[in-house]
Amino acid sequence: MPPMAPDAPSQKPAEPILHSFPSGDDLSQALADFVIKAQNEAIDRRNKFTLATSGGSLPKILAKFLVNRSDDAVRWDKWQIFFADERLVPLDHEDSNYSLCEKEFFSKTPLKPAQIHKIDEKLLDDAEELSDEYEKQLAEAFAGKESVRLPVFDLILLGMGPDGHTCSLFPGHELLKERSRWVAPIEDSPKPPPRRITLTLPVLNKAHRIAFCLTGEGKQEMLSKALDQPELGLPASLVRPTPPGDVYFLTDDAASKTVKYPRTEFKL
Ligand SMILES: O=C(O)[C@H](O)[C@@H](O)[C@H](O)[C@H](O)COP(=O)(O)O
Repeated sequence: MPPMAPDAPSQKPAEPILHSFPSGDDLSQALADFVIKAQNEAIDRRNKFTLATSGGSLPKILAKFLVNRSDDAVRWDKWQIFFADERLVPLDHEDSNYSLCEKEFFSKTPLKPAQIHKIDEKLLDDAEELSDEYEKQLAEAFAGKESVRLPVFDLILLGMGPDGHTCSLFPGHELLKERSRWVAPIEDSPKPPPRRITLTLPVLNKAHRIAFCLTGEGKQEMLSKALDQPELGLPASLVRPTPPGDVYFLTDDAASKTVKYPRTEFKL
């Protein structure tokens, strides 16, 4: 399956930009600088910063050099945080991405609860209803679905699983074809737990900026496939925003070792 066609057929999807770093700490430092740059561009655009984050190893990588800084580069009061995907479990459950992010990231910042857009726990038994409710939260934050064709996130931070999944979009899954819903349920996730919601490709590919963050040898094979063989149509290969949106892969050298795709020197 070729990468998802961009909104405007004439526009070629953005080619990924690969930055590889010697260590996980170097990646974390660069990610902090990358997020602050995206934040500042967003504040210049509309005086707020809308970010969607994933779970997994990302929150720890994200927090390391973003919290407890000696400068005031992070304008926390401008942040509105959503989840690129979330498991349909209570928010205090160990499988909850909110719970993970709260432990690794949010609890170390002055972010207020109202700035962190959580799923509605009262709807856990109804994945469809819960997806629609989360979509309503997006619509409110992005000035209403009737007037907005798609929410345009300032930054979406994604991980990539060993099978090439990202968010809760899995290889060969029907959800990869979803073109109208902004948020969709999945009840057969190959990665436990099975019940989740996820942002869909149209929303991902509308973002101003997307960054995949991945580390370790365990990602080597899949990262090579995602970047060197986009024709395989892995979910991570289908995240190709419509320009002027752009997509970055921030990795450590352990993960990018066998990738043929050209590296770009990290310069902000
Ligand atoms: O809810 C989830 O499971 C995550 O959002 C998921 O998409 C994650 O980003 C990948 O599985 C990579 O996870 P690691 O970064 O831990 O390898």
